Amino acid sequence: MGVGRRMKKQGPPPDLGKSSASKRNAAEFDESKRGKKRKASGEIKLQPIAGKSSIKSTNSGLRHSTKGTFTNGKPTQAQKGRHLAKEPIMSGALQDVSSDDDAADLLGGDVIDDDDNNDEGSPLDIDNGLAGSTNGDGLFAQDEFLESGSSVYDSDPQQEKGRFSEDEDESDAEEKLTAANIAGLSRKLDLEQEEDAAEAQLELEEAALQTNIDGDRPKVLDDEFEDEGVGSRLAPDLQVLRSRLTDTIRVLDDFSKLAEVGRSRVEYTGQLLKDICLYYGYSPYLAEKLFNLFPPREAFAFFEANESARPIVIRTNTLRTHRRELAQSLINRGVTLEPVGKWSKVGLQVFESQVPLGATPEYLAGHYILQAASSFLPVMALAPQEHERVLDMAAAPGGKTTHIAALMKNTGSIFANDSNKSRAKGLIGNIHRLGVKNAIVCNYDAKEFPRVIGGFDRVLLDAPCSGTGVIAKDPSVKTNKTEKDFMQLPHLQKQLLLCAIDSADHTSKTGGYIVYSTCSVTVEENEQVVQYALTKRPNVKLVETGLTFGVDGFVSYMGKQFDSKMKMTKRFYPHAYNVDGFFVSKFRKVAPSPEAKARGGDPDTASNREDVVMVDRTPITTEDEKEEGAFGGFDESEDEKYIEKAKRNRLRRNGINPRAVNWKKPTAGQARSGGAAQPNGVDVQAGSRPIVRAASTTVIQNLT
Ligand SMILES: C[S@@+](CC[C@H](N)C(=O)[O-])C[C@H]1O[C@@H](n2cnc3c(N)ncnc32)[C@H](O)[C@@H]1O
Repeated sequence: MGVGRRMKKQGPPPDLGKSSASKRNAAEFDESKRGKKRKASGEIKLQPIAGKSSIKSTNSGLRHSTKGTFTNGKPTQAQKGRHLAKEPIMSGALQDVSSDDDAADLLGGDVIDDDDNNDEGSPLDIDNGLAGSTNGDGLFAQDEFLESGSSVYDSDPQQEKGRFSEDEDESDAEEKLTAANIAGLSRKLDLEQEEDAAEAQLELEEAALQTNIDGDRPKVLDDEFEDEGVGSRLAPDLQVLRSRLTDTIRVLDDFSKLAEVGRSRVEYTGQLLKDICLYYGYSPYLAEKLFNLFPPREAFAFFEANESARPIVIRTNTLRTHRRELAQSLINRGVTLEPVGKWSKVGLQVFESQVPLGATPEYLAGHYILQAASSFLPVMALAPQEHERVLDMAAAPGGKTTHIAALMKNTGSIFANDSNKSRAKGLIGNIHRLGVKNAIVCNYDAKEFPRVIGGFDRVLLDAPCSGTGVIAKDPSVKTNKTEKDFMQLPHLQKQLLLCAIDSADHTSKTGGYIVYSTCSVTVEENEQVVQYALTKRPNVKLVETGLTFGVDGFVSYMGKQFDSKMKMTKRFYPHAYNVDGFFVSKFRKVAPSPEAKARGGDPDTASNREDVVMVDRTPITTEDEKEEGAFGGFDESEDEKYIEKAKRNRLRRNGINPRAVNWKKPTAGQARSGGAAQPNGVDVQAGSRPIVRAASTTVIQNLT
């Protein structure tokens, strides 16, 4: 299972009719070229000599894995046909099958994951930017990687073009598949074949296990069964348990026909939930919460998908290189990879690697970042434009910040904030490694925005969450999330989302957008948070995310009705797209935020948001306008307020929120001479922590 999911494409499932047709065409096309390719590529022939399939039990459930070994020899006709019918992948290596457990090796000991995580300081988010040894400017000469002479791409330029899109160099499309590529291709396809065989075998065994079927109606609620495992201290028989799981789902799928007489749906569902807890190792609370998101069969697929790792993906850093060049360099180092899917121009899915991906020269030079494919989505939805001002409210370790910077081509500015100081240091590491020059790193509780600074063209809130979308990565979520978490986290998320909205500039000529995302699939952390924001901030509306795949957000859920536009929000599931579970929503701010009702008795804001002050939306006047306003003589007391206003305007023009400034009380002399309060030195205060305003492009607050 692990190998299979790692091999599977990420993104929208292909249209079956179309894809099989196109595969056939590709096969026919390739068949005519095959002899030629062989000659050109040095005639490496590969054949699996043994295909092993095994079914093993683990604490968390059954998994099956496939393994294949290869030797030189002629492929059989059947193998040929199969190989040719599949898309090629790129490889520079022939090595043993990677399994889920190989991920750490692949990443190079330090498991690097710039992805989202729930808990601060979680060991899962430790892409702390090995600011390792680059060659001076951090870039390696491309020649260094191109000279090997092992060209790597399919000789079919059309196919190549389709797979490497706009950001690619056209001339490279001429390159041929190498012997190494054929080897990688062969291995991939054999693995898939073996996986299919193992799956078929598993199904057969499951069918054979269904001995408890009485006629057409499985006896899943047998008393004997009920006592087994759940109540008893004996280790459950996982095969029997799995068999009962599938039987119960069958019954729930076709209840009137398959349910035992006198048994209710509730009884079957209760049994199924118990079995899910036992088989996959979830707490009853979380199992039920996740189960309720789907019809029973789909829930089963979701729980199954959480048992296998998602593919390893790297994002090309287009500030430093192009995807094609990066692919070529890595292939030359023995990495087998292919583009992540048509939906991304920068992602590469890695199948296997002879080198640790977190320590290659290309990694250290910032040519790529290890990043889950689903983490691309919020940034794609945000769609930052060049020269804009962007706020990334919860930014560490910086996977999305650096992606934003790349899309903005290092222009404009990004305020990359995270409340966790040590994670913010990792963020700085990544910013440096990837050559980001337009980011300002800060270390505030994001609830302090927009008091710290506001008026952004776009705001990303990739919120801290429970991580129910990344259980495959962090199985501890199965048991360590409690009801309390699902009250506290949404509460925080709601507060942060209001602050995100208040930090956006509705008058922005290019933007005024806010993206809210989580790596969780629960409704409490997603649709309910969005609904709350829509209610509290009538000055925003939901807009399309622009993402080409994803399941629509819930418009109603367990008796709750949400805004009809909620379907514009998008959900991503591991079982549907082979990506981490994710939620992405996009708002457009259409009017100024209402005055803060901080002390107005709102139960969700009264105690916690009284420190949030709305952005001062007083129009920023020009110098000329100020001059005009100066006509008509001076009245000391009246002028003071204009002078103060002018000073506030000046601060705002410099990107500083005047409300966050510590004003010195004017001395009596200053007051008499029309002088007003002055900002307290160069520091801008937010709470008690200063922002250091440095001359360099990256400004670091309080992080040493
Ligand atoms: C999902 S992770 C962000 C991942 C990041 N966007 C990326 O792509 O690399 C959530 C982050 O929120 C931060 N966080 C939690 N509470 C916060 C708060 N009140 N203010 C700001 N950041 C917070 C955590 O430290 C964590 O780094």
